[in-house]
Amino acid sequence: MSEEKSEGELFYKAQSPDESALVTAARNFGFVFRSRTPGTITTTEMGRPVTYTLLAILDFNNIRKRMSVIVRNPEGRICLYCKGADTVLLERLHPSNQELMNITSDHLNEYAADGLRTLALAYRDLSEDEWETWSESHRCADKAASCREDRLAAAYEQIEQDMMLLGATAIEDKLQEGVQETIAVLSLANIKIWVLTGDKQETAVNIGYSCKMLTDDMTDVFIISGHTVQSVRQELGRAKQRMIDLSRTRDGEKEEEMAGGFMENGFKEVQEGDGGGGKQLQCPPPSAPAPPSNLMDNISGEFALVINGHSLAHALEADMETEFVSTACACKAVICCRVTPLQKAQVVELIKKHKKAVTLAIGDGANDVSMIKSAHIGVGISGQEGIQAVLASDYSFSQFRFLQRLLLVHGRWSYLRMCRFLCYFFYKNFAFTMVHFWFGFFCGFSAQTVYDQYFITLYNIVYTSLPVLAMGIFDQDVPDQRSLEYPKLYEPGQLNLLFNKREFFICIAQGIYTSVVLFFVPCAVLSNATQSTGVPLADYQTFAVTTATALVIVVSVQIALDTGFWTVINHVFVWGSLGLYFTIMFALHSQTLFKIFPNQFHFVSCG
Ligand SMILES: Nc1ncnc2c1ncn2[C@@H]1O[C@H](COP(=O)(O)OP(=O)(O)OP(=O)(O)O)[C@@H](O)[C@H]1O
Ligand SMILES: [Mg+2]
Repeated sequence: MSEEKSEGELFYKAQSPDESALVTAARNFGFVFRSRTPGTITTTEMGRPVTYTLLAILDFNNIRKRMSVIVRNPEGRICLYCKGADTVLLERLHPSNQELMNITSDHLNEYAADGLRTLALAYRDLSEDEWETWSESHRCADKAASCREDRLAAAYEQIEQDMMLLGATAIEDKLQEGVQETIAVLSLANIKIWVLTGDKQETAVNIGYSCKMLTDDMTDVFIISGHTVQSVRQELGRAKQRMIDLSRTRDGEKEEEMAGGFMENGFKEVQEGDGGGGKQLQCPPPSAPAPPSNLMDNISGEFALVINGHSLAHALEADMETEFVSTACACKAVICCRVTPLQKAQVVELIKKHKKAVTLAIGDGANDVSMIKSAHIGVGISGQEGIQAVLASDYSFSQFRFLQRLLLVHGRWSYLRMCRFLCYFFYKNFAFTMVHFWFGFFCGFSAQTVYDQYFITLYNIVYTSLPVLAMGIFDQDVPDQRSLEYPKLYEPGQLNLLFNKREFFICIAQGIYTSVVLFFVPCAVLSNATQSTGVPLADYQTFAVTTATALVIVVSVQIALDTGFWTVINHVFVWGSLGLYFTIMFALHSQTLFKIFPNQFHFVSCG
């Protein structure tokens, strides 16, 4: 879409950033896209206005990886123009393009190695008859009541053949600010990062290097690009074996250093490396059985795995997925390139199935929606690629680097708050309830309660609810700056240290212990207390009020001790709840209230 605010000032709004970059570049070369109606496209070509009749648009999707447009130019010639991923477009060229195709492929690889996003462009001249026939079959497919998508895809496939190569484009897809730093910090927090992209392998690897997921210091980078089940299995097996061998070498070298030169390990040196002068290790023959997966737990060294979409399709099959997960998880970095949106979601599902991990998917485009929905936590980046990702996400922001704060600060605090909230919640309710249980031994397990009815009603909703709520909302153990500086602080959450079975039983034990003290100490003291006349000093109500008051004071002091970060609201809630308890008790037990509402109080004598 173009918008001309004033003469010579055109603003393009495109479906994808690539398209707007291409249209803007064409404008700079004198081919200006001016306006569009449902049936026409108007351009100015080197100052000469030209209007094309738009005949059909063959939509883009992530499976086709290309899109085309069929237009009739002012001279009446019908032409199909197609742009898309090189892998799909080069397969559909006329055989006469072979030479140009080889040159273009070299250029494409060069561009991709520089980290540029590439597209190949082609055209096909259509005769009036060809167009008429195809347009009829397209109309039928479009109107089909069943399998419409498949029929349309077949129709598109039919016409996007024997095209003539026009050339290739390369567009710089700049990384956002702070991506490198964010990835480095998240890795230090022991968060495993996988890149799932639709880009071609070279571009993806280059981006991997520029965001420091891949580095030159890595022990090895494995590339899995087989086209058959067998070759993918072999490549994975080889990668796995090499990881084990190299780890043994490293461990052996370490032991050798420590043991003063003695070395015993299971690999065989076969020759001196030619490139860097390093030692090459003998790889097992391709058909060697894969090593047992428990060996993979002790991998030392930094490895990376790059897998292509077509190989991933085989790796995700039921009989290979375990091997793929174990190999990939032993690597420090995993890059899946040329993957479809469905594969992105499948990879997330695979990790959810095989690892006890919490998954987070972050993306900016419509092709990331399925993985954002599959992951436990979905994050959408709002940017140039539309709002589908944002709409599908749980959290959204405009910059990748904010992920650092989301996880290391807000995620961490949120986990801490939830755990403390839960622990305290169990504690205070056990302290409250178990007193009833102990009282049962003295009232013959009758229905009599220890506390008075008002106290039972108000304990959870008035006396003890607000302080724990304030802790659950505001608590912090370390300030945000420290969480960002020391990513290791994120680990307790991953290891489930703050709330687990052990912590749960500790809270409950503490609650039971509190209830024992709260019940038996007043019970022992008051049951022996008598006046000098020999009349017992305490009655049932004295005991009830003493225990209840002690309980409210103890749980309030406990939350004061548990609170790590005091705000004004915490103070108001903790001390206010305590104050409210005494105010209500005073009001309930004072003579004034009896005088105001004489008929509202009924007493049962327990004497
Ligand atoms: N509008 C388009 N027209 C034609 N081809 C396209 C278009 N958008 C993408 N492509 C081609 O299809 C491929 C796959 O696109 P897809 O949107 O799945 O992934 P991506 O944009 O390359 O990467 P990412 O997953 O990081 O967003 C692209 O690499 C590109 O070659
Ligand atoms: Mg995209």
